[in-house]
Amino acid sequence: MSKVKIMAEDLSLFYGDFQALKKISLTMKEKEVTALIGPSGCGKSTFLRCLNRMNDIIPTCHVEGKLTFEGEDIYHPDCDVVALRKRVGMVFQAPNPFPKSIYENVAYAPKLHGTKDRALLDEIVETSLKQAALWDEVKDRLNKPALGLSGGQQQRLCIARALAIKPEVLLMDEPTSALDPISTLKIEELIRELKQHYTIIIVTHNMQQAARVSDRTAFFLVGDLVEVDDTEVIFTNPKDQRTEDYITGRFG
Ligand SMILES: Nc1ncnc2c1ncn2[C@@H]1O[C@H](COP(=O)(O)OP(=O)(O)OP(=O)(O)O)[C@@H](O)[C@H]1O
Repeated sequence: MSKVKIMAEDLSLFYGDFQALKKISLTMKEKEVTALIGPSGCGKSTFLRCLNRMNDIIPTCHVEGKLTFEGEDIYHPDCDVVALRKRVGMVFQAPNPFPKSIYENVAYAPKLHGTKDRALLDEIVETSLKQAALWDEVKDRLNKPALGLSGGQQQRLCIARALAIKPEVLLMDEPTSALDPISTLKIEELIRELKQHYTIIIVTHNMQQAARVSDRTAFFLVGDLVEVDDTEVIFTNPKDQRTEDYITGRFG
């Protein structure tokens, strides 16, 4: 049995008076891929953003209930948010490399965290690009602009950038929605590789993708967590009629 990495217990989130998450209880285990699915506006991204306290920047937002990372309360006033975000990396929907070289994109965060040694930075860049399955395509042009890469390569670069500070958890918010089918499959293959080392939580609109890459799937509907189970069970034998209606395409 793998160990519990992140656990939400009765987690509610409000944007002003609007309740976007309603008492969500969900356990995410180490080195598993958890997919969050559900129709637009159901709270998937909101939930994902709680996991590294990205919602903090929204002034109207407040959270109730409990969210723990390896047993420690993420929303406790003493929680070191910078340290948390180092352990919980994020990859966004559209590839968003910095307008810098490929090398500098990956070296950026380690430098920010104080790594100055060039040989060590070289090693981090190479390892991260290899882990993101991009090294072979870019090793001869590390000093070229990142924005000259294809969309799929840019997204793998963003994954390498997230890996460069050696996180334990990777949050992915619809990481392939801006990509073509071939690049999408590459990222999915990569996710399956990465889960050997990382705990991954992915928001996706694509149910085939959830079925292909995840171990567990959580179905959200208007702020509620309707059902969570092994991915195979969710897609073959869901317990809740609303889950069945959604995965069979009856709504959403
Ligand atoms: N900054 C915000 N201020 C106010 N309401 C917000 C904010 N962000 C999201 N919401 C609302 O919270 C609800 C959940 O939004 P969220 O983006 O988490 O849904 P989602 O399931 O990820 O949707 P999508 O699949 O379309 O990205 C929606 O009703 C949305 O309008």
